[in-house]
Amino acid sequence: MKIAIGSDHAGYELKKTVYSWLERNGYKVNDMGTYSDDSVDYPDYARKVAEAVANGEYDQGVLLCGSGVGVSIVANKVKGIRAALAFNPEIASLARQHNNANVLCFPARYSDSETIEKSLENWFAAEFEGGRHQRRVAKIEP
Ligand SMILES: O=C(CO)[C@H](O)[C@H](O)[C@H](O)COP(=O)(O)O
Repeated sequence: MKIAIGSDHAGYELKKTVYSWLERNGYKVNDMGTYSDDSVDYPDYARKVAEAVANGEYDQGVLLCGSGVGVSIVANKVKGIRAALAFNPEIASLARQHNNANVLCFPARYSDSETIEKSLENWFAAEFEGGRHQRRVAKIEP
């Protein structure tokens, strides 16, 4: 499975945790930036990752910024993207089970490596439950 990841400066350090967890677990990862903790604008990176997932180049995306809110807002403006803010591992499971999220967003300034790794594990292990959730997901984008 091919995964695109991205962050702003606030998410840069924990993006390394995301990258190495994905590699260790057999995913093909493309880090679309940013590549240092110099101040940048989160929309530039969130849009790049979201568009790469929406156009089918990548199967899923992972984004980080300070609160996770900025990247979530941007990613959800891209047609076909269902981005979820995973502020704990349980929410990461639900993001797959109920929402079939294709981009997971992390609040880097309010999270840690352990939480992020467990969240990734849950998101990839969970399955979309379909049924009533399929009906609701279908209503997100007519
Ligand atoms: O977009 C955000 C808030 O929704 C992110 O948390 C950014 O990382 C944050 O705004 C960056 O803040 P900074 O003061 O420029 O480091």
